[in-house]
Amino acid sequence: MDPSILRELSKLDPAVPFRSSTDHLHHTWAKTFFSRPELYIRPQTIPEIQQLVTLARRCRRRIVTVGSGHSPSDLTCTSSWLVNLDDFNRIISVDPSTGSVTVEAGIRLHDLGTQLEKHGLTLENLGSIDSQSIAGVIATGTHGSSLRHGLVSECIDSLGLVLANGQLVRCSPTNNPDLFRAGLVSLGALGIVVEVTFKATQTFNIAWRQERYSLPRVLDEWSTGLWTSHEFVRVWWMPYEKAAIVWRADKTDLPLRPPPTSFYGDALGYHIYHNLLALSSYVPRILPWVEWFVFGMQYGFRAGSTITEAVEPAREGLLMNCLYSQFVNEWALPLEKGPEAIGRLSAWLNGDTATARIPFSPKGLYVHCPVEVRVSDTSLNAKPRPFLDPTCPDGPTLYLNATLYRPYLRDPPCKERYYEAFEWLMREMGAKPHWAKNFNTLSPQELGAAYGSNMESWMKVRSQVDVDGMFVGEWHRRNLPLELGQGSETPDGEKLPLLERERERRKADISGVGDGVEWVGDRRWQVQAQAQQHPLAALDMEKTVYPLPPDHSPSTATSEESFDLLAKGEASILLPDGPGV
Ligand SMILES: Cc1cc2nc3c(=O)[nH]c(=O)nc-3n(C[C@H](O)[C@H](O)[C@H](O)COP(=O)(O)OP(=O)(O)OC[C@H]3O[C@@H](n4cnc5c(N)ncnc54)[C@H](O)[C@@H]3O)c2cc1C
Ligand SMILES: O=C1O[C@H](CO)C(O)=C1O
Repeated sequence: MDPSILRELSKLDPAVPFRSSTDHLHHTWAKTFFSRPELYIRPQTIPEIQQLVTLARRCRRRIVTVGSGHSPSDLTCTSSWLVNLDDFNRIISVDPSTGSVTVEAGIRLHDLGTQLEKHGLTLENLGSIDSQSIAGVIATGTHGSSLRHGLVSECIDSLGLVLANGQLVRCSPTNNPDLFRAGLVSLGALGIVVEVTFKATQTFNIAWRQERYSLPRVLDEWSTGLWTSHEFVRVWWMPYEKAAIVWRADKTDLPLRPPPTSFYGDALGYHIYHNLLALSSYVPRILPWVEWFVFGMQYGFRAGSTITEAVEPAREGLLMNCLYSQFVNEWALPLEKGPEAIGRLSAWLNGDTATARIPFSPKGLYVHCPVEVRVSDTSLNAKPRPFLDPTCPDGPTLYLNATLYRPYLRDPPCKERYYEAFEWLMREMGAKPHWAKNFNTLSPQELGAAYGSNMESWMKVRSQVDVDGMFVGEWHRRNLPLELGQGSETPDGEKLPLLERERERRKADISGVGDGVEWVGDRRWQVQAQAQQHPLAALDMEKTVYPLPPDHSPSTATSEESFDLLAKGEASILLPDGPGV
């Protein structure tokens, strides 16, 4: 470990462990991105989390908090400090009579589900998987598919965050409401979320049924019951077959009935499909045939030919088999625009450019299926919305998710053109990208404009709670209209001196990772350490002004008070260093 870190650590409370390692190789679930953090830190208590933030502040390091690494983009990549709360994952309290549950923020949804079940409780809505941490699910606006539910985070009642000044702040719709709205989709950029209180619901089973529809039938029924006939509905669209699998579920009292085995749910089908996808990277024109064969084997070759049904506990039945490493590019748009969006994309993929009106050539391009078609309705929720909620505030939302598998971790050749065209269409339709996924063509200014005053409010809270940019990196710089500044506040003239820039991304030199990319940050603290020899470096780490109520020492200030002062712009005293000094 860098001796300067050890030196600063020695000034902190020796009774508080600093659980870090130096040889961690981070990667996303899909093994699309890799990075080698300087330190990988797994705290177990709030004092440990506060101490590591204090240490990072003194050592001028950026912090990234990672959950289960299921966000497909480079959002969680860093060469600085990577904090993981897998060991900070207990249930703090459960009230079965009200369903109110408070947990440590590192808990994974799967463990949460198992533990809640003992109290007769469950989450009322889930996405396709339950491997994520609860903090990660909240941070990117994870959703399932139901017009009777909004984002999975809709059930959140309050959050506790450790901010860049080391303080624990709690927020809810009534306590620091702006911090709450910013924290509901935080993109990891506000601080470390340590505590989550949410409303669970009584455990329930679902009866689900899936069947093959023709695409014209899906579009015909779009506004007449497709999405409203059942509580949970999702559609997998097969573009070349011009067909879709419609999956629907409702709560039920029927006895449990496990799903039948499926073609690619079994080892043989799984490997056949994987190898066909691999072959298609060399011979892309087989993809329409692969779609016909694999989805025919899986779901039946004709509309209505095979209907699959099961009754399962919701926390299992709502999930699905996500198969292989993949790119996913998903956008949220008003539900009523679905038929036009799907119609035009379908036309483009099938070579009808006049109907598609998409200014990219589809010639020779073949893509994977499915395009996932899902819905939510966040307009039904009376609670404050996340500032960065991509869904429609005044009606139902459609999500279109263009999936591209990476057989044997190799990128498919169609990716660039498909996603360019898909994103072009999504932008033309006024859609907003899912924060966690692989979007590429929006500038920070465009994203800022799409969110308008909500982006401004989020940015305002962010800059108040993290003055130096301890929690932001290149992903945020690339996508958000951050106040970067051109001034002379720091030796290198930026307002966010801890923001981690990308130095390079290169083919990961790690065996067996296919086309995985290694993300390398700028390790700017090394540059800054040199700059400290320079007179301009006088404005070093102690320059940062953090708000504390005048009558409080840092250890006794309540977080709510300090955040309120900060929000009112009344607080401006130097923060003496954290605990143990
Ligand atoms: C196979 C698969 C299926 C998926 N299915 C769905 C789906 O159905 N619906 C959907 O909407 N999305 C889906 N996703 C996306 C996934 O739900 C999100 O990417 C989610 O954010 C992942 O959670 P995580 O714990 O892995 O967080 P990470 O990916 O590790 O982190 C995500 C963000 O959360 C921040 N973060 C994590 N923990 C904390 C913390 N304690 N404090 C502050 N910030 C924190 C990180 O800094 C980062 O900005 C899927 C992804 C995969 C790979
Ligand atoms: O990101 C996602 O991956 C799966 C699809 O395999 C899913 O539903 C997402 O959302």
